[in-house]
Amino acid sequence: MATLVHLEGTTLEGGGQLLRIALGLSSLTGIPIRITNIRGKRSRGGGLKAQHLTSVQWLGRASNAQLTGAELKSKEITFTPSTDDIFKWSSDVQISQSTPGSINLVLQAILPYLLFSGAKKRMKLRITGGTNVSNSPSYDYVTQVLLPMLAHIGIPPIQSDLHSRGWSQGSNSLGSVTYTIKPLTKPLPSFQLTKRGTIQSVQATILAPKSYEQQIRDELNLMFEKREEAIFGEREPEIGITFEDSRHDKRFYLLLVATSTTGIKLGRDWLYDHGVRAGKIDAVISNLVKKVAGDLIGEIEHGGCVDEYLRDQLVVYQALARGQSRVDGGRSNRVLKEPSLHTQTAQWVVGELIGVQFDEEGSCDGIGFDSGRKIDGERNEEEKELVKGLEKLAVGPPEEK
Ligand SMILES: Nc1ncnc2c1ncn2[C@@H]1O[C@H](COP(=O)(O)OP(=O)(O)OP(=O)(O)O)[C@@H](O)[C@H]1O
Repeated sequence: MATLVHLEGTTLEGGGQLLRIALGLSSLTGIPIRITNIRGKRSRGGGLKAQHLTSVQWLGRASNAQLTGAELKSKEITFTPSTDDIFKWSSDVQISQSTPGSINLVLQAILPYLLFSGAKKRMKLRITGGTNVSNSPSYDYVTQVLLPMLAHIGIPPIQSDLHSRGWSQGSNSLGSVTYTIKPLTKPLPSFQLTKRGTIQSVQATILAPKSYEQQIRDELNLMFEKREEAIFGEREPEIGITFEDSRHDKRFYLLLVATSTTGIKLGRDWLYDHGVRAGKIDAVISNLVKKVAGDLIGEIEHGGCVDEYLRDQLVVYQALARGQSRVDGGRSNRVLKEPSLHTQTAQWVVGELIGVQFDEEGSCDGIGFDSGRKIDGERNEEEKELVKGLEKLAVGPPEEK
């Protein structure tokens, strides 16, 4: 059996993302893990919140793992997946949360498993919880940035269906989304996100109380006029704006997604998460538009192929792909942009678990994960090289008909 890998939960970002990536890799590879001081850098003592526990439990069941410490607020877990061949999850999946915990953080935790575990059939994954939750990928970001970019790197296109929205703002409300996922039938080929091109269009998505629709549209149009050159350079601007009634006077959300001539998507958003005081609404709307536009322009100006959030979310796919993949994170003052703490944490976790190392240019040599085989955590350097060589020659399972 592979040697247990200990991950200290206060490392780098020290939040829930470390746990999600580690669980996904552990359940795929069979490498047992122990995580101590879970979310140790978070306030209120850290530990597992409902959203994290949901992922632990689901992945535990899927990979037939032995679990200790899988309870709310737990600060330490051990997760020992079955040493038999990977269980090929093939039925539809329903995950219900009773609070608006982020649907897309649950997706983040289990998607690598669903894609790479060798299941043969297309499956529907329905999750209830929050679609628009602070500090997590919104439904809108996932459908407009993450999923198109996953398709761009070679993941079979994932379809999304929004049944209802769930918010962390305003009165509690549970939402529900179905993702239709076609698992990989052979290792993911390496990918290069290195050609950014110029920005050809920007799509704005506004979720706000209906009575503010016109005001936000006007503010956005003004911003596009003022910042046209910073966004589009010499190109003729292509701008789309959609509006949806958020049905609560505490729910203001804006997402801007820029699409480049090479199909790269960069997104920035903001869910306004303070109370809106009477008489302050004009300032809230103006700040919302200014902040998101400023953030998007920052992403455009660095010249890279991923926004800050996508960069950390692609790390696990780079590590599992076969061979050298590179994701250009852009430059700041001509110097390579330092990866965010979330990205550094993701890179650290894949290094600890499956030995994949990233260089400062955002390249790594992925293991070419093939569901038919598990990785032995005890391999020494020489054996790892041998395995890499074999993986380059390996032929994946036959294509699904
Ligand atoms: N506005 C956003 N758009 C897209 N993705 C986001 C956004 N904000 C955060 N994320 C992503 O959500 C993840 C958050 O990870 P993090 O560990 O902070 O979350 P968490 O599980 O809620 O844990 P914690 O409560 O410990 O912070 C990261 O992958 C980050 O890139």
